[in-house]
Amino acid sequence: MSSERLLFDFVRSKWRQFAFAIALIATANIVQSYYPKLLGSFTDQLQRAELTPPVIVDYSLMLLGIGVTFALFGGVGQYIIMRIGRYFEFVTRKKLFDHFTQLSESFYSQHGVGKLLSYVMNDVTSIRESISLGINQTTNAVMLIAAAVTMMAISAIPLYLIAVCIAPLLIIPFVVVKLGPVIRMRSLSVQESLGKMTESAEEQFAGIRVTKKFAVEPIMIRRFGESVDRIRDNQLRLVRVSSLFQAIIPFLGALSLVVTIAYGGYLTIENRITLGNFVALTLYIRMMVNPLQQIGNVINTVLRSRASLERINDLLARPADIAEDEGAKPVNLDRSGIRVSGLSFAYPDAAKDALHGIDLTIEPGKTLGIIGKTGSGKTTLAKLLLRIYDPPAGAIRIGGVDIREMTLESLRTQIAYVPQEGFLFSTTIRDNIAFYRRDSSLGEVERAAKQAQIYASIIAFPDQFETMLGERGVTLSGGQRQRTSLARGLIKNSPILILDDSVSAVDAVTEKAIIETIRAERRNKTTILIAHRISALQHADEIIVMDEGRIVQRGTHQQLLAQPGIYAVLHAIQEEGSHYAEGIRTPGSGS
Ligand SMILES: Nc1ncnc2c1ncn2[C@@H]1O[C@H](COP(=O)(O)OP(=O)(O)OP(=O)(O)O)[C@@H](O)[C@H]1O
Repeated sequence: MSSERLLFDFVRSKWRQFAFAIALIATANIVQSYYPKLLGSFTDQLQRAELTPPVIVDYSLMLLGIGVTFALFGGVGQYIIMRIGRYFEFVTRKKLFDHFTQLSESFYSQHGVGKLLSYVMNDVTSIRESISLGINQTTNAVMLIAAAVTMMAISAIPLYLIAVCIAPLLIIPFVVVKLGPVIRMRSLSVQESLGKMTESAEEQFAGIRVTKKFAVEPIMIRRFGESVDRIRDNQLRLVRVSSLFQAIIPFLGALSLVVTIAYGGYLTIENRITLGNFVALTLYIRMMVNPLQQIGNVINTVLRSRASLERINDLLARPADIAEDEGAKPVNLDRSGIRVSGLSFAYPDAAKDALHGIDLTIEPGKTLGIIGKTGSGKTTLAKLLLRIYDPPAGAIRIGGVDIREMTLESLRTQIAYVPQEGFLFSTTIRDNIAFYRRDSSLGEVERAAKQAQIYASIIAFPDQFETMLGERGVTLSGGQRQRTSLARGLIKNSPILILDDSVSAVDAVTEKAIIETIRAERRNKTTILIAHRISALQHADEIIVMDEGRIVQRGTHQQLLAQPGIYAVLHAIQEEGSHYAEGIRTPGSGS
């Protein structure tokens, strides 16, 4: 995709408004260019003693007319362009956000939040500025210069005089060509260092609790300071070259004025041009300095924003990692079994496979337990079932259909996945639980909360289900957060439920109550329980034990206990722990 694509499409969609605004600004500047000519004629009439009160009134009214037209046309034109610029900002941010929602987990693990925020904020603003400022000032400048040159030519100012006076201004394009690319490169470094700083700030805020607990504030301050220093250095490098650029242009303007006064003044003394034409010429040259400086500004802004435009275009051109097949169909997963055959999978850029040759069948309505050491591939298997990453074709079938042939929406809306640390939004508890089904009644939300054993905690808050969470509200404990996220999964009541270590932060008694409720409620629905504690999955119809991406044992709880292997060892360790815990509880029971 060419780097101008985004801008080109936008300008094309708004070309009528752009054309109207440009016509207004152009007219304003053509009218404005009459004023030196008018002052020139006024000077000539003054010199010839032809001025009478009515003539002076006429001149005043004409100057007033020029001023009013310039203000009105120019003002409305600029307003329209500014408005379109803001609209571009809105549309592009929305487009970016829509695109972000289609990108996969692997994209987010490569790009930090700070970098993405920098795309949405700094880059979009920089392009918007180049649209608004660029069009306004370019039209102003080009029209004013063209009109001024034309007016000088028709005012009988000799062409050779105009050429000599304008000559210093013609050096400007060379300055731009020389310094422009340097400005662009340095601006890119500033944008990148800004992105890194936002990323670092985001990480520091997210980890502020850990930082405080470990009392490592000085290390964090130093780290953040380094990213701020980098911005300062990059910005100073940019400012040095931009300032040089900004200084050369007015200097060339001033130089042409010196030439005008010297050469024009000499020709006036020699009576080769009239005094009025000398006044008009000086005013025209003076009038052209500002537009030329504006052109410098515009070039600077546009060069800066080109880097942003390239970054945004590259991002928008990035295809969604998980693409839906052309012929993907919506499917109904009610009473559908899951079949995984020969599934091997490696994360992008990973050195080794996370899963090797997984074979598995879950009959409709049955419960599968998955247990295994940390890093053994349990979550990876769940992510592949949800197609967060693409499994090989034919490796995962639900209800006999390859999940790659289903629409992503039908797959993901019919599987409720509850991760170990479900993210809660800064809104009410009710909205958090009803996240997937915004239209759920309070009764349904309460029912899900009861199933997740969080109901009693919620109604103890003064605002109960309307309690605000997060920055603007209460902070829940780890176990409360986990159960609220569990309620969010249970309210979906979907054909397939995956609990990925979703009860790890609750005590054994609550865990037992939750598991019993789920067993009763989901009697005919497929459930996958991933856990580290045997107590959470011992009732499953089948349990698989994973180790280093492979299934190393499978069977019911009783069958697995009867075999030597990881499961029996885990059971022994966990049982010993609970007997020990019971032992310490018994003598002092009551506390
Ligand atoms: N996004 C990722 N990119 C690359 N490798 C990953 C990614 N996520 C997980 N892995 C790797 O894949 C392997 C399996 O990870 P997985 O999260 O599936 O383990 P798990 O059994 O669920 O662990 P836990 O019990 O700690 O949740 C690990 O070696 C892990 O480092």
